[in-house]
Amino acid sequence: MQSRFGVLCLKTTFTHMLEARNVSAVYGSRIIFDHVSLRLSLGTVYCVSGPSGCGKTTLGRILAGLNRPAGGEILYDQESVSDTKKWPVQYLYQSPLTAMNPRWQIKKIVEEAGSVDAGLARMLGVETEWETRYPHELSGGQLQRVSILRSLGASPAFLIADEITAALDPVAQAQIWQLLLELTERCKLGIVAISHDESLISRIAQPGNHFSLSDQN
Ligand SMILES: Nc1ncnc2c1ncn2[C@@H]1O[C@H](COP(=O)(O)OP(=O)(O)OP(=O)(O)O)[C@@H](O)[C@H]1O
Repeated sequence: MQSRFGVLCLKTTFTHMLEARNVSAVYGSRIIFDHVSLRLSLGTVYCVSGPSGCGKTTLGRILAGLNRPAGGEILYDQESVSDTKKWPVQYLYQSPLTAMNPRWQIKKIVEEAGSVDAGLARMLGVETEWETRYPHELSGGQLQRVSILRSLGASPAFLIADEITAALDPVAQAQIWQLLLELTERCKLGIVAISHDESLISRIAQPGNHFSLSDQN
């Protein structure tokens, strides 16, 4: 099946919405956050910030279906996605190596989630000659491009970008975010950027789309 991120991805409508409704997170007996609610639209970049340990990654993982919330629910187009097999959100790690099999070549890695669109690979700057390399044979910025390409193979509606450029130099950081902003615009993808970096946040998201998790506690 053709990924919705083909060259013609402008077909996607704007109506889809991801919602966290009264979501809580608990580890053991410790409440990390309680009753967090967010409404997120396609074609928009959102930022989640807040002090270290307030639960940004946990919230991102809950939105992506990697953690279950202790309370509340995640909805997509007003329907609970807790029992849906295909979760409409993909999660990008700060260190892409964390989520890659070190024994797989890049070609196998990018095809893991679904078919790869050649035009999209070109747009993301993922080069054909990387296909036979292993993850440790790419730079941090190159790995992040591969990771984005792989996540799009699953045709997600939203991406959670958890500090994805925090370990990169400013040039690589700017390039990756330029690509993600272009994807947001052209493919109407929704992005939730988790970041401590105020200057990055002000460049990628409108002030109204900036959510501080500490404000909720
Ligand atoms: N699997 C886990 N088991 C127990 N506690 C956890 C687990 N994962 C995270 N925590 C704790 O939950 C709290 C929130 O962690 P989380 O990683 O979501 O915060 P964060 O805001 O993303 O932090 P940072 O900005 O430092 O990355 C922290 O105190 C952390 O130690």
